[in-house]
Amino acid sequence: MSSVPAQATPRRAATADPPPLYRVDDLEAEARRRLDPVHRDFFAGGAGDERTLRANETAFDGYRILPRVLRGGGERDLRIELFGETLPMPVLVSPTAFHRLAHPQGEVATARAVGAAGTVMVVSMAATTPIEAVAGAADPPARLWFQLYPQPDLGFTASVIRRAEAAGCRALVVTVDSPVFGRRDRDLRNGFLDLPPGCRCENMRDPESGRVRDIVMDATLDWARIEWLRETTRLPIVLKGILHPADARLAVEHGVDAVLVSNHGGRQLDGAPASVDALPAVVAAVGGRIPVLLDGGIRRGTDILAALALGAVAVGIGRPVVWALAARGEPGVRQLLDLLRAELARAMTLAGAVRPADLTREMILDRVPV
Ligand SMILES: Cc1cc2nc3c(=O)[nH]c(=O)nc-3n(C[C@H](O)[C@H](O)[C@H](O)COP(=O)(O)O)c2cc1C
Ligand SMILES: CC(C)CC(=O)C(=O)O
Repeated sequence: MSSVPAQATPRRAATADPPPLYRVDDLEAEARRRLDPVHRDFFAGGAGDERTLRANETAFDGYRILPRVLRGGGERDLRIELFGETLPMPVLVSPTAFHRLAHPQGEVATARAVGAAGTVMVVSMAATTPIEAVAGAADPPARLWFQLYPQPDLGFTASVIRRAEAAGCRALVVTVDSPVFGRRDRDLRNGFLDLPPGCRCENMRDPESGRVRDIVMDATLDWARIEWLRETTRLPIVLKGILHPADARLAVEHGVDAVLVSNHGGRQLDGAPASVDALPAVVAAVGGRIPVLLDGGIRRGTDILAALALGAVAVGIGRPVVWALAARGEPGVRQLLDLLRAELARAMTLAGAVRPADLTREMILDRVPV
């Protein structure tokens, strides 16, 4: 039970602790003040006119939560099961490139915060810290999944997968929405081309030459390659970037273990639907055969609640993690995950749900005029 005023935050004594965090969006404002404007634009930006980028967040305005009352239930239980493991909450860290542009400790800081929260960090293939160092960074260790852009060089792709497996990654997240790099006007205008000296995509280091390869976006990628991946690893495979229900069905047919409904945070095909708008049809197509995840525009506990009620098993967060990292380093990412957990628990309590499984489709009114 919580006693009123449940929201009061004690006045702060002078301390080294980071200032309290009231809302996820505050981190963005704080990060913007600290970041090099070119890097800020890289993190914030999307493709084309950024229609999809904007839609990811505003789409949540079109859904309303129809609460149930008098259901009791006491303490909320946010745990979910995914690939045979219990996660403490249905929130994952989606893969984002170049954490060392946000903070000197980069992916190490992120992994430590995720380890403390007990949830999953999906490490980007474009991480600026080698996967082995990310895996060794956190105590307790973070649950890591590895994000892969399948490379046309199959031998190299297999070697990256072996590294991820050896480092203890527990799933492979294969990004399928990037047959070519999205055209991002902000980066073009800023001439953002190269990482600063000493900052590299360490997971792209060639095991033979020691050279760091460029990431190739491969327009020849097709379902045969997914079959090849299925034969190449025993890790669960998550396809990231599914929006069309027909592709969700094909994913199931190809033995994929989960789909992640995503438009890459609006950075690939501008004009694609907001992730949450694409979710219900994907959930219907999958029909419970594999878990459906979602990322894009999650900024509030109520956004998580809506996505779960619409059928997602868990959600991913991208930019908020980068903002938290840039603004406050590891403590910032911890605060972000704590805040989202608390917001979700409160929203579930107000909506009459004890656990994620209690969130059902009838609790969402959609096509609300905004
Ligand atoms: C700066 C940035 C870098 C990203 N890097 C990757 C990446 O390396 N691989 C990938 O699959 N997705 C990448 N994404 C997409 C995210 O995984 C995720 O789909 C998206 O950020 C979710 O939307 P949100 O930022 O609104 O939470 C990136 C997104 C951003 C903003
Ligand atoms: C630099 C890219 C490889 C990372 C990415 O996927 C992105 O920026 O959206």
